[in-house]
Amino acid sequence: MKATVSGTEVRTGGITLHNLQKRYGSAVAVDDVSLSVSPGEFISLLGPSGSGKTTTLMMIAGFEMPDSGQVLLDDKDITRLPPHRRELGVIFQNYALFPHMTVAENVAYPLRMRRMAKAEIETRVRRILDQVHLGALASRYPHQMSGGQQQRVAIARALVFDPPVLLLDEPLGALDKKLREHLRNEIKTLHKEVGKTMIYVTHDQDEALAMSDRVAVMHEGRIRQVSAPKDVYRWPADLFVAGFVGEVNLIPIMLKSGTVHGPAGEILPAPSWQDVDRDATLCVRPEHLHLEVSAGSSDGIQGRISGMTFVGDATIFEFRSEAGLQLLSKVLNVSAKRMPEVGDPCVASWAANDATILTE
Ligand SMILES: Nc1ncnc2c1ncn2[C@@H]1O[C@H](COP(=O)(O)OP(=O)(O)OP(=O)(O)O)[C@@H](O)[C@H]1O
Repeated sequence: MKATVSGTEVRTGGITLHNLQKRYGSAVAVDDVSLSVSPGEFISLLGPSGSGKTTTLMMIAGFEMPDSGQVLLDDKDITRLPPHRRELGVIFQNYALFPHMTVAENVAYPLRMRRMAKAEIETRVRRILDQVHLGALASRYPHQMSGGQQQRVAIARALVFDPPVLLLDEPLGALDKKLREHLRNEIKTLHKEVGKTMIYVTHDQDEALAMSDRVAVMHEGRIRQVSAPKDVYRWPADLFVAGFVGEVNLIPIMLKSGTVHGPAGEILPAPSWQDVDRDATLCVRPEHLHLEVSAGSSDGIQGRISGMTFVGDATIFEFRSEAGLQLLSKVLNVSAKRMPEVGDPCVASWAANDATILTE
């Protein structure tokens, strides 16, 4: 999408990737990646180390050239443009601030490179530093600031020239857990305020689920699923996504004439199934798996509690079926509830609608 105001082109920040491919020698780093990011959307590229997230982001930024495929900004093909002509803001994990420049000078740098007038630079720098709550620290040097503050300077520097798109590569990776959580909320708020398209690389599923409009899950150079966070969690497209995003119980099943049978042939609660008979996997999240002590008759898997771990707000029960299948059940620690104990015989069950059948 592209709008025109008084004859000037205004980029609105849609990014489209068409069949991007990148090899290093014989290894394929990014394998046929296509993705459409709407103007103003916050999308995360989520995946384990080596899945191709950074390489994809660097091809959008222009620091890597694809072997084939295209990158479009709105409807303009930018695949072969050098980074500085793409006008995209980029933020790296290590901040990459200039150590000999003050905060204000760091933030002013992209504007000086664009030869903007001094008064305009000062106004813009002041405005953006206020926006990231660093107005009072403008004359400090990077080494006089905390990691979180330095990261905010990097964000201010990337935003100051008003790019339509911000590319963020593990920007919180070097920070401790508390600060990460704080800054991820700040980035989310900032996203709402500035309305920029943001493409955010992370291997941290909590971060991706908490911040994004949509999450693109990557594995071995490919995008396996692109969906809203709650849909990635609730409706994983395949076993990789089910296992990577959140904890999951994977139960080997047999689909037989409309019913679902567990490893010992027992009938299991599951969504209705129309397709041919076959082996498959049933996915049930630990918070959906209930353990009922001595409930002899209900549909489910017979077994015993084999362990339990207190994790603060919840208790994780380990269950072992008679056939040797290990499952996890997560129960919130509500004081009035009677909890089962290790060794108790019980039936593991779940609501049919809380289970997902994967045939891959
Ligand atoms: N410059 C390079 N030369 C050779 N191989 C590379 C290069 N850059 C990346 N790779 C390889 O390409 C694959 C994808 O790497 P990439 O950095 O994109 O993954 P990632 O998902 O961002 O991982 P991480 O979370 O560890 O940064 C990996 O197997 C990596 O070793």
